[in-house]
Amino acid sequence: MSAPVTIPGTREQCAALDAVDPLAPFRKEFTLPANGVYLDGNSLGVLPVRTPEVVRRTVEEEWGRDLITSWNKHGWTELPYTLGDRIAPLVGAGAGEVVVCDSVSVNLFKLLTAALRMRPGRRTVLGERDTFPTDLYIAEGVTGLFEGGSSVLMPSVDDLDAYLDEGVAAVVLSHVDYRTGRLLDMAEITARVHRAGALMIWDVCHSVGAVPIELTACDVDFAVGCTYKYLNAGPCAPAFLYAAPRHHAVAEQPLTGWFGHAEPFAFDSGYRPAEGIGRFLTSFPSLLALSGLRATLEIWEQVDLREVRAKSLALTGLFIEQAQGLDVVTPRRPEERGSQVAIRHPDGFPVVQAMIERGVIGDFRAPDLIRFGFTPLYVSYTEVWDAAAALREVLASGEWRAERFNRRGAVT
Ligand SMILES: Cc1ncc(COP(=O)(O)O)c(C=O)c1O
Ligand SMILES: Nc1c(O)cccc1C(=O)C[C@H](N)C(=O)O
Repeated sequence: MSAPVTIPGTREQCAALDAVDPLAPFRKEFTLPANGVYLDGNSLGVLPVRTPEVVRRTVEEEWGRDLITSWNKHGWTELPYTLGDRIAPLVGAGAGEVVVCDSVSVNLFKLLTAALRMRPGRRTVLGERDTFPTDLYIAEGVTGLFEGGSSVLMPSVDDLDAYLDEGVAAVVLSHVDYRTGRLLDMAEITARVHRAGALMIWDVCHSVGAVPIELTACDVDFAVGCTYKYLNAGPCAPAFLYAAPRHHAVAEQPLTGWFGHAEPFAFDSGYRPAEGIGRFLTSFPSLLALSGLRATLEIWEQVDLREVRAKSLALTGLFIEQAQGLDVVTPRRPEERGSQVAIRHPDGFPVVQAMIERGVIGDFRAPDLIRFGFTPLYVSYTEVWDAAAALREVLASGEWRAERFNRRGAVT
């Protein structure tokens, strides 16, 4: 059950909530736009103030000065594990259950292949048709490698029971949907998938750092997540993966690179997987990118995720209230939504551009969704109030119809 949430009804009430917000002190930890409000932390998190100095130390003092001795002297060798252990509390996992490496897509490739190998009599991977496409593309790629393999797309997770037959080896779902912001019941769905004899893989990209996650308590088999959204580790920062300890000895991932070997520096000719979570590594992740993650995790160690969740629900609730009359596709029930609000509008793209010109940065997802992400560590109630007012004004004035708002770049 979620804690009761107070939704402010006036700008004054927003200011009063900001004044007593237990997360307000974190705002100074982040580099925020001077004139505007950033509501896109669900796509790319902002720069923590401390990150440039941490990265500078890695570059100048570790790489530049201590050179190759840094592998031991500065614990480089251990970073995929130590950083994984620091992410673990954010996803309800224990030490030695999370490792930082590669991208979400690559990690999903490794885990899905391992899952299919663990269910030899079954050859189907199930996913939602409208989930973040890379997950579906990877499922297609992996199942294509197995004789009789197929990736099956359900119209929606609501159809799960109809699709969960004895051919299903694994189900891949996003904990929070990247478009609608719908939050799924991880415990209930995982249990249902297990009852059907399949393995459950969660993509927590849009929930980690925004919603408390309980991978162990929910009995999840595997999970993948990214660090550059709510965690603020930096553009294209390394991803992480979780594997339940019961699978460590049996899961065989296919990208058997030297860092997944039991003894990488024995330089054996044959592959022997490491015991434990280490077997999911392939190569060593970019050291410079790891230092961005190292920096931001120092902040996360001070954060109470229950406070994050309570404020997130209040911010999204406030925005939904203030967007009355618009086609909000995000669930209104608090227990069913993550930390973003999406609004369907046929001219969503120029509307988002007009908002950006006013200093409110959200984004657009084809074909017709306007998306705003609410990151409780650095977004205030007053900013959300003002952003909703700006949206109403942009729509009422029709200013988005100006020709300049229709020029598209490669990334929207
Ligand atoms: C739900 C989800 N899964 C996967 C990805 C892609 O991850 P990567 O680029 O690390 O492969 C993203 C975002 O980019 C995402 O939102
Ligand atoms: N990872 C991204 C990238 O490398 C380029 C552009 C966008 C992204 C994103 O993360 C998009 C994001 N997953 C989304 O929810 O739309």
